[in-house]
Amino acid sequence: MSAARKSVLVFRELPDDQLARIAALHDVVVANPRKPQQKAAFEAALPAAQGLIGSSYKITPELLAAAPKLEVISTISVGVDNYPTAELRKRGILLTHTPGVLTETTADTIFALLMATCRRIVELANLVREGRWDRNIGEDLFGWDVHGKTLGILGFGRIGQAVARRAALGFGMPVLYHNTRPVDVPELAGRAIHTPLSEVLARADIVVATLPLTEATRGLMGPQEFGAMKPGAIFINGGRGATVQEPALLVALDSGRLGAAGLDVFAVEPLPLDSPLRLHPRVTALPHIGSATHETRQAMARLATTNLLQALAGERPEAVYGG
Ligand SMILES: NC(=O)C1=CN([C@@H]2O[C@H](COP(=O)(O)OP(=O)(O)OC[C@H]3O[C@@H](n4cnc5c(N)ncnc54)[C@H](OP(=O)(O)O)[C@@H]3O)[C@@H](O)[C@H]2O)C=CC1
Ligand SMILES: O=CC(=O)O
Repeated sequence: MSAARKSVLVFRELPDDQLARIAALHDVVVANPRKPQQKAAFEAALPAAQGLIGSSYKITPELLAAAPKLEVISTISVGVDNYPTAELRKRGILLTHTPGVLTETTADTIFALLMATCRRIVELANLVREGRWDRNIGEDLFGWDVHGKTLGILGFGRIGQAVARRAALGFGMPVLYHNTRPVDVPELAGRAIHTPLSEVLARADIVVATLPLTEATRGLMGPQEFGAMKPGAIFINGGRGATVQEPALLVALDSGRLGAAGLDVFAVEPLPLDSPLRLHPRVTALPHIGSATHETRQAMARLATTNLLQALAGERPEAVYGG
């Protein structure tokens, strides 16, 4: 006997092959609430929904109250800051996510951003593109070396460690990391040292944040922390925007305390047009593209779909958040 079909609400576009896997077993509504013309369909589908799959939308306790049959939310992301985890636990709703499959790609992006920021790649490529390359560039447009510099990493999980491997093994960079606990990474033995935050900030030439957004990390980088960084240091954020107090980052840039910043994530996304970070001459800003390659987004969609189908079948999903 085939299992009963359930109701699935897809709240962000899924590749066709993954949508087909779900539709073969369950009844599917696709409605992206971030698109104003689809919001009503999203809300109308909530009361029947037993599974939700998507990303980049804040799921609130009020929204959960409108979805009393919900069994699982499968987010197509590793970060879970858009979800009320305590309320989900209270309601017995599983939350699954996509760790691992995006780690190396996100580390590639973060390292590319680090290189681009230190070597002023975007600014200087624009100089050529705009026909302003009319002489050999001088000291005013020189960048900063990357190889051999001391790298500080805030949040030494999957992505932080992948950044550290690139830095320590590829660029000869000593790594100091701030994390809840020391982590044993055999290939980085002696090259990545668990270090108190204040010391990481005081000693690192380049600081990379790969932190999740939690109550403990919200606003972690504020005036004191930026003020404690080495004069001229570089700050890169590839974790979540709200772990940084953006006004404090701007003060640090404008006062010359920081040399430059490279940011893939922002407190508000998409970055508002009037954000001073958008046009700041010493900020390299990306539109949250850590995992945005064809291969990795496909792998994330596949894992998120597998997680959803396993949960709806009463099986233990491959990647349960917190489990
Ligand atoms: N820019 C982008 O496109 C992307 C951004 N991300 C972001 O990167 C984050 C990290 O992903 P990933 O590496 O896979 O996650 P992990 O859970 O593997 O790593 C997070 C690390 O941060 C540590 N940590 C948590 N809270 C604190 C704290 N208060 N102080 C110090 N360390 C802390 C964790 O320690 P412990 O394990 O002990 O809690 C863990 O080691 C995601 O949560 C997401 O927000 C992810 C993918 C792409
Ligand atoms: O920001 C991306 C994620 O997967 O989390």
